[in-house]
Amino acid sequence: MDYLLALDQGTTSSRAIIFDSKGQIKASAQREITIRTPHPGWVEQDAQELWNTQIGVAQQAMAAAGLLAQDIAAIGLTNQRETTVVWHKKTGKPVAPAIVWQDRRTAEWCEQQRKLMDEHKLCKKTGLRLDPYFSAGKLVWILENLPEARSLANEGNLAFGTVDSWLIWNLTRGEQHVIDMSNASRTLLMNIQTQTWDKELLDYFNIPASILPTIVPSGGLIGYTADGLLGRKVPICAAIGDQQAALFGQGCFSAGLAKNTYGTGCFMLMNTGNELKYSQHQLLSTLAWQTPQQQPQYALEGSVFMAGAIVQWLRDGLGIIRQSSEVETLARQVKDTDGVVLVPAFTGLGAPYWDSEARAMLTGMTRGTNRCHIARAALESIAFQVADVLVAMQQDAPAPLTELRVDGGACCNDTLMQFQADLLGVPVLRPKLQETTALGAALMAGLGVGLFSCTHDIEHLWQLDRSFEPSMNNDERQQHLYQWHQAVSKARTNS
Ligand SMILES: Nc1ncnc2c1ncn2[C@@H]1O[C@H](COP(=O)(O)OP(=O)(O)O)[C@@H](O)[C@H]1O
Ligand SMILES: O=P(O)(O)OC[C@H](O)CO
Repeated sequence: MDYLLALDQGTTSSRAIIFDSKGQIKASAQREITIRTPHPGWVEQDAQELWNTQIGVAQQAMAAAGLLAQDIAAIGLTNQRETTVVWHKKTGKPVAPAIVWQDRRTAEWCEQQRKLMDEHKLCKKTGLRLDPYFSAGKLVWILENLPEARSLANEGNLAFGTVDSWLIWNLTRGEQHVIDMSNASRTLLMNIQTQTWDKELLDYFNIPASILPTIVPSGGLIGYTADGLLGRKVPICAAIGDQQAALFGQGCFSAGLAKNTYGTGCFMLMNTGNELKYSQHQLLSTLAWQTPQQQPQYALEGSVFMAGAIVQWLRDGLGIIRQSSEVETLARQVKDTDGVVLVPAFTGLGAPYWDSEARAMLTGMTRGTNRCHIARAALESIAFQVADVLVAMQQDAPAPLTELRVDGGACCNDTLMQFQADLLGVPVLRPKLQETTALGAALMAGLGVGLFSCTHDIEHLWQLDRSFEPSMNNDERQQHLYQWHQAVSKARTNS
């Protein structure tokens, strides 16, 4: 009865990981998710596939561990955020493709809204900004472009949710239509100070309140899995956005501690404790979590849209590698990029630029450029984006960041991690357990079900795998950053 099941629905894959009460992995299963880009700037997934793969891997992990539902103390759910799902309340079927957080179809709409509404007031209310990244625009797009969705909404038969809502609806067979606070804080519809839906914004965007899920704390009992899904009923005791879960899993429980996750995108979050802090440097304010033990905790966030996804593009788009790990083999064959810079604005640029119109660009190529230089430039582009975010974070932070804890699928790449430490000038600390997102959700569920009494019980679970120490001299660092910023300017003006 001492096991915790983490369900981690990411952009790249659905994963299920079973942890024991010491935070060690007992078993796991994973399935990659299909991504569709039917028009330039559009990014969609099939909501049904998100559910099918997620429940599939949960069952697979339990079978691999040789465990039954009664062995699982609780489920902790974590998910890609902002991705917008709408479904029919009666049939439980999605009525549109899931519009993924990377989708830019509402760029023009955001531009129009910027002229019509007070963006500063919107930022104060939500902690966010007018950008296609967030759920509100995606939901408005669905309601305005799919007549079936609007008429279902008018009849009271439409349900909206982020991926946590959709999975919980399915896990409880329609008993719970909820969203956790950390996910709700990414919709552009929740007032971050009161943690309630903002009526003024709902009216302004013409979103009927009847379609919205109930906002619940991230930790604590949310509901039970339906009979038969995993065997007998299992309590769901945590739901939290994946980046906030990683912050928790990295043990960043107090103000001033920060982590960076290298997944599909890259997300740096710094815990600001009870204080809702607004950035002066283009970062977002977000709700980190609320548990039965704690009042709402906040964080500052720098969101980068393309990180590991650039490596997927090398694999699936350019075809210069067959699997992700080969990017490092290629990059290591050259000592530098020989002047090649990739600006990965495939879906615009996120923090600190927030430029939906910027487009990706590969600059500085010569007749001698080969795939090794491109692979190296791809890895470096991840680190450059993170460096820009860290500068902003350092300016907003009450005290300088002296180290950065890292995790996510791409952090196993030593070449990337070393270049990152070199560029940042601070040590980059990689933990032994890199499934921090899933661990964060599992630990929060463990707190919810009483397996741990407070965060002190779990602090010691964080263990260092390797510290990457900065070794580049300042002149070289500045030269790299100069080249990068030159290329970013071109990508922005050429769009
Ligand atoms: N060795 C590697 N070097 C760089 N990137 C990698 C490597 N292995 C995996 N990745 C990238 O990591 C990403 C998956 O990370 P993950 O944390 O699972 O993402 P998500 O939570 O978004 O589903 C993919 O985009 C993949 O390209
Ligand atoms: O799928 P990931 O891990 O890159 O995370 C996606 C983020 O939650 C988007 O905000």
